[in-house]
Amino acid sequence: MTTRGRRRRPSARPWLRLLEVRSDVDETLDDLFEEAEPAGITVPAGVRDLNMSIFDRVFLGIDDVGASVSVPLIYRNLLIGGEPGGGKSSLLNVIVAHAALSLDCRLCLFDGKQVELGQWESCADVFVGPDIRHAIATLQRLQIVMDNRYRYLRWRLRRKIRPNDKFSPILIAIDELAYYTATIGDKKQREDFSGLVRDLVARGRAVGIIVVAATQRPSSDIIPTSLRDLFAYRAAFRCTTDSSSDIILANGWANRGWSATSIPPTSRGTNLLIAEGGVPLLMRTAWLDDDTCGRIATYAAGRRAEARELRITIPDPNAKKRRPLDVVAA
Ligand SMILES: Nc1ncnc2c1ncn2[C@@H]1O[C@H](COP(=O)(O)OP(=O)(O)OP(=O)(O)O)[C@@H](O)[C@H]1O
Repeated sequence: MTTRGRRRRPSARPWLRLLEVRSDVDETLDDLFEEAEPAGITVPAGVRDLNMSIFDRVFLGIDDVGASVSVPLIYRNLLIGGEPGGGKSSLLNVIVAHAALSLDCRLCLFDGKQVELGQWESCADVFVGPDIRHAIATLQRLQIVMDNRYRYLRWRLRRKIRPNDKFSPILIAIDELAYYTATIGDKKQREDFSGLVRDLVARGRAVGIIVVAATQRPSSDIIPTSLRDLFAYRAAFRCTTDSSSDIILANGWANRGWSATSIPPTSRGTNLLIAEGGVPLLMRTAWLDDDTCGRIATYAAGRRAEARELRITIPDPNAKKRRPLDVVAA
């Protein structure tokens, strides 16, 4: 699975080519991942095996020639924007599913609506709903975790986290950034939230803190350029104006023919993704329906509980040498 980062001129109706759907589903997982109904064409989520890792490439969907699109998420952040109903949460869910099945990754979920990511609550260390104080307190704890991890790396003369490290990567998924940065709470709380997110996005990568944030309000007050540019990956779902599209992708892409306004309203799940290649890639995200999400979440939560039990019951011979550096518990 590779991301096609090659330069491609947008054709008149490239999304039509998404009709060629390719499945990357492992046969043994047919009962976990199945094709689902909604907007006509769906792409099943792909899973390589049961022992996934957050250090693996994350399968996101297919591109306009039907080739699978996957990206490494570790050491990166992803910004997702677009009008309501475009499919932002579906992309977020595909990513959270991969992270939930990766026992080497911890989850912190922020969801003002509570139902977009709610099914993953049992897999998460923290689930934050419509509560700005809980949201800020969680981000403050993550900031402490981040600082402790840097102190540890400095102590070990290292620059970044690696697979099977002393501490696990943490995926922070935020569904509707604007809800916390512009809607609930007072001005100070909203500013605190924005400042903390900015810091985690700016400094968290090397210590395995991955921020994936979605917003249906791609405007410069919600996503100032200085914040947008911290996100290495950006996905623009259908937007109503070229400037909204540019706010997500970066200034100038609309003039060069890459505007998310050209995605038809009916083509849900389709987006322009800027990832490794650095140029927009037209793609359709994989789709996980509610039942499938629920079953994956139950399965992942069970595996996580087993792993926790193993960690608790098997005495660690190196336990004394360890420094209790970070804990992110609910
Ligand atoms: N990848 C996809 N394949 C097929 N249909 C999809 C896909 N993604 C989304 N849809 C359809 O679009 C609907 C809305 O998707 P979703 O909730 O992800 O949008 P959203 O952008 O997050 O909306 P909001 O901003 O209101 O939360 C889904 O219920 C589904 O019917």
